[in-house]
Amino acid sequence: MDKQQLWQRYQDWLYYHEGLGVYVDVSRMRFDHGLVTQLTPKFEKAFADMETLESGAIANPDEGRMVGHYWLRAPELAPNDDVRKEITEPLANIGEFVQKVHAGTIKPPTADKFTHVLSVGIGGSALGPQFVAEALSDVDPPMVIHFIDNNDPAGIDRVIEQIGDHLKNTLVLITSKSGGTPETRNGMLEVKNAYESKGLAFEPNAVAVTMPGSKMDKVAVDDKWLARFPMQDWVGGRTSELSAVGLLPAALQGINIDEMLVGAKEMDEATRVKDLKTNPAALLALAWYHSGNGKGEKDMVVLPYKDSLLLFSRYLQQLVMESLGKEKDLDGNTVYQGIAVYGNKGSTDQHAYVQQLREGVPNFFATFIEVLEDGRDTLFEIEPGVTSGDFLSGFLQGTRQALFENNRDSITITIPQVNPRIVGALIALYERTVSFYASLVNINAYHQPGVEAGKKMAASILDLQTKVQTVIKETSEVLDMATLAEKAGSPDEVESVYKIVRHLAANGRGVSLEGELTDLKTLKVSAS
Ligand SMILES: O=P(O)(O)OC[C@H]1O[C@](O)(CO)[C@@H](O)[C@@H]1O
Repeated sequence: MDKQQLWQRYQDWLYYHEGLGVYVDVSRMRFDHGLVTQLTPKFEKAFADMETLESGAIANPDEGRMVGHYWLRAPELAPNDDVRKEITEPLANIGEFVQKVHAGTIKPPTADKFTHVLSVGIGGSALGPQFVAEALSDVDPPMVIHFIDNNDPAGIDRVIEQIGDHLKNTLVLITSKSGGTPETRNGMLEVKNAYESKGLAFEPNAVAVTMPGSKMDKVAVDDKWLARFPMQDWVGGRTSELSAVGLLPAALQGINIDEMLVGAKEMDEATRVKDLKTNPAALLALAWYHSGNGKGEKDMVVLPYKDSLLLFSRYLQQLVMESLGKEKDLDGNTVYQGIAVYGNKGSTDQHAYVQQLREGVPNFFATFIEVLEDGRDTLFEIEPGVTSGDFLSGFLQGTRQALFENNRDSITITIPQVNPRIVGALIALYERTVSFYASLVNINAYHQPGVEAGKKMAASILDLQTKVQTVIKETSEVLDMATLAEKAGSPDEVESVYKIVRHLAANGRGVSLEGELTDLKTLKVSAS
């Protein structure tokens, strides 16, 4: 295609949302009309599936759940009054709670005001809040947010140290939809311990965001935490940013959550249009399908040319990969579906891996996120007539063209600025694209059976650790690894036992390991 043909294709396929000022350009994805014709019946089904889902069907059959994240920004569409109340009540409560926290009416026991937020959660209970904080929080927000999203002791200590003397005026949000995720429970206990070791009470500073009746909820009730906000059963973790999970921390940071909801609602309306060419999420789903032959054969590289959107790719990584990465389709066939997602930001990544994108293995398509307004009030010209923003814009255009010339496809999403309404719209756009794509390839996007396997195995390793520790404590003998595994009741798990012992020994946990570290059969374990 020559430049004129490309310009024509650009005009033919460009989607523009007038209200939001958002453009979606799929013209540099090399699909043809044959594919559009082939997919038309699948899109008709996807549009129908969407309608069924939004009307309250059990769209997540394995878990027997409705899928209702679209109702969060349009409660009037909820299937009944009970569900509607599950949205409107917490929303009103968040508004009231945040207003009182900011005013100091709700305050910690030993300080005048809450000035910091510490959010403890993982996966969908962390990635959305982290993305939104990075994208939308002011330099000087009413409350400064910190995150603990892992069980790394050094990482936890670092966050606690960063908070320092502010711990007493820190509002701790413990966020877990299920209320049973070990990392979050452990994070909560770590934070509680940090409070207690400074002579502070944890409970008056603690807020639970979880499903009513969950383990976490019960702890919050029994221990009289400061507040509890419900998470709805019919909202999945990775689509929970516009529930209390994301709205509460955002509002505490002074981010306009009403605008986030408005933007998402506007985008939802646009993605309900039952016409491929005028539905931005359908266009993206078409582009994804084309790129990977409907089998995820190509990875999605997300390149926002705006620092504040740095965490968008990480947020999308869970949304896309946990939703689409499935072994079985809805009919039980083995399909190994998924689309791998990675990226950071442009132009920074041009000096990291874009070399491979341009010339290396062609196993990806790029998604550029372009922000039209530079976001600066004053004009500074780096060179006569040229600003940093012009350079950034040029770098984006240049990379898009350089990739295309070498047969590397890309999508470009252009937004006017990074503000709450647009961030809400971006979230909604990708949520719907995932829904459409899942429908095109006939998978359940709303469960995550694969994650359970790892969780179960981790639990059995910790169980084995307890047995190993007991054996070591109770024996006066020096044991080799095989004997230790046998005595712990798991003769086949010598490798796991070795790794447990190595970790305990490295941390001075009452275990001594002697012998040749390069010859594992010489290793001897004893109590120390
Ligand atoms: O909010 P929860 O229940 O703690 O779950 C956290 C995350 O863990 C997962 O269930 C995967 O293990 C995600 O889907 C979820 O976002």
